[in-house]
Amino acid sequence: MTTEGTARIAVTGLATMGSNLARNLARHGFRVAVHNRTPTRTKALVEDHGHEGEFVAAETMEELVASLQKPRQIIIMVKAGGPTDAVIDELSGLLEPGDMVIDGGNAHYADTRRREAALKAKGLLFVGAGISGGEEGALNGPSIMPGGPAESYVHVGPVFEEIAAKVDGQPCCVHVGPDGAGHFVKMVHNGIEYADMQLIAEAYDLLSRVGGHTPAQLADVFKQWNEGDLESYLIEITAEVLKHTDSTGGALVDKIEDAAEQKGTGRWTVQEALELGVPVTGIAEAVFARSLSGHIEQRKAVREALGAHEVVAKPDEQLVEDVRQALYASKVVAYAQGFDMIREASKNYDWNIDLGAMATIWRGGCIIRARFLNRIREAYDANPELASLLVDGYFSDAVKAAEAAWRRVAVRAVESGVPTPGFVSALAYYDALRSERLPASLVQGLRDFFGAHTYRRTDKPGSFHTLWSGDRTEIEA
Ligand SMILES: NC(=O)C1=CN([C@@H]2O[C@H](COP(=O)(O)OP(=O)(O)OC[C@H]3O[C@@H](n4cnc5c(N)ncnc54)[C@H](OP(=O)(O)O)[C@@H]3O)[C@@H](O)[C@H]2O)C=CC1
Ligand SMILES: O=C(CO)[C@H](O)[C@H](O)COP(=O)(O)O
Repeated sequence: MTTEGTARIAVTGLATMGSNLARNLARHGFRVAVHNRTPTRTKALVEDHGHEGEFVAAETMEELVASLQKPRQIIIMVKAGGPTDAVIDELSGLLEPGDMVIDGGNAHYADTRRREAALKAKGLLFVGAGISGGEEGALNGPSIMPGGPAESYVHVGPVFEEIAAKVDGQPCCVHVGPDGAGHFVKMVHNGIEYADMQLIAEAYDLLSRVGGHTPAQLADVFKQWNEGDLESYLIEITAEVLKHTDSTGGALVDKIEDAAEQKGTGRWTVQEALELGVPVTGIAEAVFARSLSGHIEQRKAVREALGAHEVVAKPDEQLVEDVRQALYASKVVAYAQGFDMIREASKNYDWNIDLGAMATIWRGGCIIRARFLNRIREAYDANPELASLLVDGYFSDAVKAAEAAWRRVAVRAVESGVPTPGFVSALAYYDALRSERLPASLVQGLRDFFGAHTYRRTDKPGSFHTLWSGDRTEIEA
């Protein structure tokens, strides 16, 4: 029997994400065509999992395209950047007007905008869809953030909503907005993921080096934290990683090289935040903390020249509770910054992104899924124009309640010589936003002194310049 024109949807790129997404589609009753540049992956998928649903294996892109019902829908799950462009180029020569290409990889949203414009000129629909949840999410229900033209969602939305994670019966998938909106939101999701992981790592570091707790003891602490406000996937898996022992019987975390890698989405988030002028200090500290950790030789050189700070551990129950509160407050700041960034980009590109809906689709399936996303959703649903998440009643009460503990943690970390850039910068952000006056006044004065850049005054309108190298009188600029 011919399989031509029978598959509902296709996936090309069958590594971790693509193969699991294809299985998820098949398990939900969609006849799915599958293809990979190296055909052994395609064969392995069908051999190992063919019984889970209906797969059509394609050896070539031509076969893949021919196997699909029209209008065709093809999901690309390959490495971001050049490989994605190569696959799009190959596909676009084979497709017909009205067909749809969906990039489910971690593409840069600017690439997505460019690709959509190019495919639109050929009469093809292009959807940049952020997909989060890693291997397990792709298989059992990810969080899906599709952008692209609204009409594309009419065709692919029902499929995505079917395979996405569900929370309270709602799918963790919504049309985010046009063109690159979906990939932008996924990028910020990953930026928040970086910040969240950095804060968790700082909590672990403080409690082990200052608090004197073993990884096994900390696994219990994180497990307990996961039963309260901090409940989230990342806290849950922190407990798993901390309790894990390797074949020597020791804690695995003690043996893992302390140099964090990164594929780029966190760095992109910070680069874009700089362009948009949104201070995402938590994400930036997390990206820089990863790069600092990777400078193994430089760290060694400085350690040898200056000596490592001697940290004296002292078990302390108060510290455990203080760190929990500091972690929660810093996490609120990181999410507030991430949502500010989405709001700003939405304005900038006219995307009309619903912030409450973003919190809703992050409640399940994705890496940053967390209990408090319900609160974020409520906050933005009640007031989509919130100046900051920090002004919402629930979150302002929460950070105020944590403030004393947060300061004690910052002091303890600084005194002990344990670096906590995430905690400290989140606290500085909180303090800066609440300050009546900031020292930016002096910065403006200095700029005017050396560059005649002018300043505004608090007591009268207009721009002014002081004749610093003359008689130091003030003139209106
Ligand atoms: N891994 C994860 O947890 C997550 C990944 N993502 C994103 O999803 C996408 C897929 O991720 P993942 O499954 O980890 O796979 P990888 O990012 O490791 O990419 C491997 C896949 O890309 C294909 N590929 C590489 N270069 C080319 C090329 N020039 N032409 C055609 N195919 C090519 C490979 O084919 P071949 O087998 O022939 O080498 C293979 O199928 C990426 O964009 C990633 O950033 C998103 C969320 C989570
Ligand atoms: O998109 C993801 C989860 O949402 C990926 O896991 C992401 O690639 C992880 O990023 P990095 O390797 O930079 O830590």
